[in-house]
Amino acid sequence: MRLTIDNVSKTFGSRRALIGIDSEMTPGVYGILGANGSGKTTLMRILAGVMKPSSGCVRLDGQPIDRLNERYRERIGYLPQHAGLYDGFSAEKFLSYIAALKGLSKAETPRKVDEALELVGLRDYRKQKVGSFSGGMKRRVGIAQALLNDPDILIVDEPTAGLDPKERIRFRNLLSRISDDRIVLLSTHIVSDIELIANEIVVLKEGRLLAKETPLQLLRSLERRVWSAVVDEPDMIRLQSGYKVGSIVRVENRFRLRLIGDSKPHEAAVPETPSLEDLYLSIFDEEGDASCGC
Ligand SMILES: Nc1ncnc2c1ncn2[C@@H]1O[C@H](COP(=O)(O)OP(=O)(O)OP(=O)(O)O)[C@@H](O)[C@H]1O
Repeated sequence: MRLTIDNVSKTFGSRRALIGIDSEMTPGVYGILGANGSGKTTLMRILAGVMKPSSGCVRLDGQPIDRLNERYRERIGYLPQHAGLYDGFSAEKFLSYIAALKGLSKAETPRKVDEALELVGLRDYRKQKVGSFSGGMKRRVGIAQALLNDPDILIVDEPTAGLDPKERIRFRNLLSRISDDRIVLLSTHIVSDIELIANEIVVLKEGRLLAKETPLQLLRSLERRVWSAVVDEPDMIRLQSGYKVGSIVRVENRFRLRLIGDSKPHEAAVPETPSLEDLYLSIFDEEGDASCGC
């Protein structure tokens, strides 16, 4: 199975949300990483077939998805950013309702609902009302509905927004577990959501695709460029204006800085092993949200 994005652009009036995106995906987990407004949702919606590109084409195994139409949609599971759930329904009833909307037969629905609940670890809670669930459990119900038709391609848009760290880890593991033989696309602006599970990371910035590489390959671009240094206040201020500074920790009356620079930024600086947080900082520092959700 091969999903091909061929020179896809999308404009809203004069705003260019996506600019000439080219990419190819085979089964695995793909993390779509970008700051707010970088085009993640637009790309996800185009790949889910609910929005058309202004130009360019998406193909599944060589066939344009708008020509495949219903045959494509049958192979997609999509969890939008703001998925609506029916709080008054039990998990089981809600999923049965979605199964009917997706056209699953009455005969197969109970088994499919049961399998989906089992996969997301909610079988024991199937009779409970969705409204009583935690944020993480609700997100898992969202994944369960996207999995009902056993999709080959699963698209989840910012699924961890608003979840606490424990729920985020659980959710991450769930996505990793269900990725066998599927293309799983997960958008986020939180590096830790994807660094452990993504086979490849697709970096979007201002509508352009900056990179599509394995986490290791991405980190290689930062080798010998990440430093830490314990400095006094005047040096801290100087370094902050000349370098991309990730973290500042007070150490008695001095400061430990983690920063990015092509050459040694300070006589006290020592090299550090790069992390994807550093990569995010190096790409998106102007948005100032490199550490969001940590
Ligand atoms: N329906 C729309 N009409 C007009 N502009 C839009 C529309 N949808 C998206 N945009 C614009 O396109 C750009 C990309 O938006 P998009 O929602 O795809 O980004 P994003 O990376 O998903 O951001 P976020 O993380 O905030 O959801 C933004 O500048 C946004 O304002």
